[in-house]
Amino acid sequence: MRVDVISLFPDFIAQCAAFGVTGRAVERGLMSLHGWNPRDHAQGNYRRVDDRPFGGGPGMVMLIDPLRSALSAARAADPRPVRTIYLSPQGAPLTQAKVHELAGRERLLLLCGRYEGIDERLIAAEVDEELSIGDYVLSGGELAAAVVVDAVARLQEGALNDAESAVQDSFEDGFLDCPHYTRPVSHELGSVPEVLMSGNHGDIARWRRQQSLVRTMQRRPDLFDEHALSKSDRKLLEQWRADQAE
Ligand SMILES: Nc1nonc1C(=O)NCC1CCCCC1
Repeated sequence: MRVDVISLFPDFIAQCAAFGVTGRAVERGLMSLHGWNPRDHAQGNYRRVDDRPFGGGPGMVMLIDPLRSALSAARAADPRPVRTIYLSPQGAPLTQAKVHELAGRERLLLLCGRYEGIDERLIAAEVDEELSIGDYVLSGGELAAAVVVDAVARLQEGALNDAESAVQDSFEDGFLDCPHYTRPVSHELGSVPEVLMSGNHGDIARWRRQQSLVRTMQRRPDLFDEHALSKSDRKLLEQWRADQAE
C-alpha cells in the first residue's frame, strides 16, 4: 500500500510510522509513506500557504492552490487509483470497519489541515471523504493521519507476527477487549484470575468472552446496543449476572 500525506510537517508522519508494527510494515515493503509539503507548491517570495478568513474572525485558513498543487503532484506520483481523505473533527467517525476498508486499498492520500482549516472549496472539489478520529480539536491533522497510518499498517498482510495477529483486538468483533495478565501470578496489586491458570482453553475462552461482553455493556453501552447477542453470549451474561447476585 502506498500512503501519501499532504502536510506542512511532512516528516511528522514518517517519524510516527518509524517504530514498531508500522516501522516493520514499511521495512517489509508492505507500506510506503510519502510526504508532500504545500509550502513547496506555494508561489511568491513568502511562499504563503494561508491567509485571513473572509468574514473575519481569528486565525488563518489554508489557501487552495498550494494544497491543490501538492495533491496533484502526489496523485501523479503513482498511476494507481487513490482515495483522498481529509482528517478533521467535521469528518465521519473513524471505525475499525472503516480501517479495514481503507487497509484494502492500493493507495491513500491523507490531507492534513492546520490553522483554522482549509478553504471549503478545496474540500468540495478534491476530497473523497472526511474522517475524524474523535470529538476533540488537535492543532493539526497530522496526528489523526498517523492514527490512520498505524491502524491500516497493522492490517497489512505480514505486518503482524503470529503472536500479535492472534490478538483479538478491541472492536474487531465490535466488543471491547478482555483484561490481560502476565507474570507474576501473585503481586501486591492482586492475583491473576484462576481460570487463566487452569489450562482449560474452553473455560478461558468463555471467561474472556464474558469479560469482553460485560466491559462493553458497562463502559460502552452505545457499542453494546449495536449488536444482537448470540445465544451463547446471552448465557455468559446471565451467568455473570447470577455470579454478581451471589
Ligand atoms: N479530531 C480530529 N480528527 O481528525 N482530525 C482531527 C483534528 O482535530 N484535526 C485538527 C484540525 C485543526 C484545524 C484544521 C483541520 C484539522
